[in-house]
Amino acid sequence: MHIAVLGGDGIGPEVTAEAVKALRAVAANGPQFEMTEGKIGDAAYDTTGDPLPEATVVLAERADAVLFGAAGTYESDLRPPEARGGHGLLRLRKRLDLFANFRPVRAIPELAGASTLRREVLEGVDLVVLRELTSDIYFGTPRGFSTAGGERSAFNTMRYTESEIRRVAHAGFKAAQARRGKLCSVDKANVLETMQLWRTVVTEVGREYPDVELTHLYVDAAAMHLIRRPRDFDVIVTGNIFGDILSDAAAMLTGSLGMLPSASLNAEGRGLYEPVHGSAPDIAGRDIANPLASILSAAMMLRLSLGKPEMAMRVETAVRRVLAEGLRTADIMEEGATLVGTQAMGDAVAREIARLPD
Ligand SMILES: NC(=O)C1=CN([C@@H]2O[C@H](COP(=O)(O)OP(=O)(O)OC[C@H]3O[C@@H](n4cnc5c(N)ncnc54)[C@H](O)[C@@H]3O)[C@@H](O)[C@H]2O)C=CC1
Ligand SMILES: CC(C)CC(=O)C(=O)O
Ligand SMILES: [Mg+2]
Repeated sequence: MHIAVLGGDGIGPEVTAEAVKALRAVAANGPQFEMTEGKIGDAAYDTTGDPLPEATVVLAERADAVLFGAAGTYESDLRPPEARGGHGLLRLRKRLDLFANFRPVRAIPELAGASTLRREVLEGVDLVVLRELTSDIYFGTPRGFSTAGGERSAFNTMRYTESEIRRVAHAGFKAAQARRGKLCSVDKANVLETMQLWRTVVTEVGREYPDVELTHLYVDAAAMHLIRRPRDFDVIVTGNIFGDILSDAAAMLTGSLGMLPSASLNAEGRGLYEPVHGSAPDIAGRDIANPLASILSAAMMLRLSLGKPEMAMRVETAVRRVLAEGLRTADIMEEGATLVGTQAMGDAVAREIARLPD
């Protein structure tokens, strides 16, 4: 089986290297995964003049799955799209049609002390944010800058087609059926026509899933409820920009943005796996980033794209054991725990994987 490894920028390559370590450890007693590195982001732009070289697209298309780190830096973020590292990732998502981005959020009991939220709010939190990933205001046209009227203005377009909403809604209802049967659709239908269509189509699709309880929330209230009563959520389905924002907020239910993995899937179930966080330039190159989101993304890849659920379970169990031992990177550090760096955390997870039976 062939995995395309795209580390990207900042802490992307650092955390991805630890996920690769976990993949090697979990396959130690059988055939190893074939892994090929490719370029994306600023790292690609600086050497090839393109944040998403065609060779990377070909590599990703041919692989059985893609393991991705992060793309973009503060320096490139304000450039035009064609010179912006993060735009390479947006284009890759579009090229592979990865419209369904699953971001599971599970409160890990071992980490209860690392969150700023109260233990009783966090206990038992187990939800999934399903974010539509290939449309919305991030992709709509027209977009750009203007000097019409004698002053600078800028504009983006929030646009959804019925079929784009329909397919992610189906993914949401199916995910809810496989879990606790509750789907909460998050929109801003009180202000935006795009979101009125969103609510209408999700409601229509819901008639095909009478076994799923469908509710709707406006995104501003959803942000509040997510923090106040996170246990009540099962699957949340929402658009690209709202999902982007809500999932970073939801990450704090686990204790840190460095804990949240994700899977981005297309209609054929092909996937790209990446931590929810970005390239974290503030901590890059210092061996202090938390690699667990990337390692847990590799576990999602084993389960969803490589057909290896037992290997996925071993990786996840190893992560739990390392946390139970008291090892912590700086972002999840708490009193009485042992502070470790990125590589030491990855080594510890690989060691635990090796100790677990195949
Ligand atoms: N998927 C992607 O490739 C994404 C790329 N970006 C890009 O990343 C760059 C930084 O963006 P920010 O808004 O600062 O978001 P960020 O997610 O990179 O960082 C936000 C905060 O969380 C911390 N953090 C993130 N991941 C961590 C980890 N694994 N361990 C410990 N701490 C961690 C960072 O140190 C920072 O304080 C920008 O250029 C942005 O465009 C941002 C989000 C996602
Ligand atoms: C380039 C950004 C849209 C990436 C991001 O923030 C994300 O995917 O969560
Ligand atoms: Mg984001």
